[in-house]
Amino acid sequence: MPPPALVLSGLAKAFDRPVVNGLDLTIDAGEFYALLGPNGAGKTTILRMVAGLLRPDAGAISVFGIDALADPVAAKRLMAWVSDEPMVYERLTPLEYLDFVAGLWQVEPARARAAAHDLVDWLGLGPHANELCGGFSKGMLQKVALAGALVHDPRLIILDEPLTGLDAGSARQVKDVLRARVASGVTVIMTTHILEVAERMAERIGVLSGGRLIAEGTLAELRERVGQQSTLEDIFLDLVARGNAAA
Ligand SMILES: Nc1ncnc2c1ncn2[C@@H]1O[C@H](COP(=O)(O)OP(=O)(O)OP(=O)(O)O)[C@@H](O)[C@H]1O
Repeated sequence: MPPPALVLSGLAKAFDRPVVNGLDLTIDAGEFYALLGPNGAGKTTILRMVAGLLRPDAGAISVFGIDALADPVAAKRLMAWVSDEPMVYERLTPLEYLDFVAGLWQVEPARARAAAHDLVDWLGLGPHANELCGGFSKGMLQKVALAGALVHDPRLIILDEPLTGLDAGSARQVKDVLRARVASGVTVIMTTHILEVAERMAERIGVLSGGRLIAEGTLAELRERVGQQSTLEDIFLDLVARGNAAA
């Protein structure tokens, strides 16, 4: 049995109050997993800890069997992190940026160039491949940041709100790229406020509230749990309300 892509055990983080509260979560290799939760539920905080950008107060993070807290470099080699605020060098073109990122990851140059061209084409950035990113819209920058995250062929892709702010065509391009990666065995974890995206794309959905996972499963399993409601929005609001009542 290959190890799961991600195992979080007893993960905890407090700022002025506890934000992540003894979270246990396992995501199998090859899954497309969506993390849902109301504003402030701790989604970004969890992803930042997994990506090694924030140190947990307690708990363990295992990425394909590697202890990410003990060996963050080895864990980071296997994953990509795409923030909801894309950071791209404005004075580089998309192809220069991808070349730079591939260099950081020591991707073999010919492979890196081929991957960069593929990504630029798939994400519809072809006509802008040689323009400076400084003049790009937020959606275009999001796509460049996503391409940068994928250029080293990560096995685990972690995305925070990857579709927010994208127009329908761009959202479709990003979804297609992610679907293709999942079809080739890559694991994707993403947060989203767009319930329809979670409903259509994710194999499993985790609902977070108050720093804990209050429900998890396929859409059909979640639906079964709350009764007869039909949309994910109904299910989500019901689960969060129950979570709040229990707390
Ligand atoms: N660096 C920080 N310092 C202090 N408080 C923080 C910090 N980062 C996050 N928080 C707080 O932690 C809580 C959870 O934030 P987080 O961004 O993880 O939530 P989220 O579920 O991603 O929310 P949203 O859906 O609004 O993006 C919030 O109350 C936020 O104010």
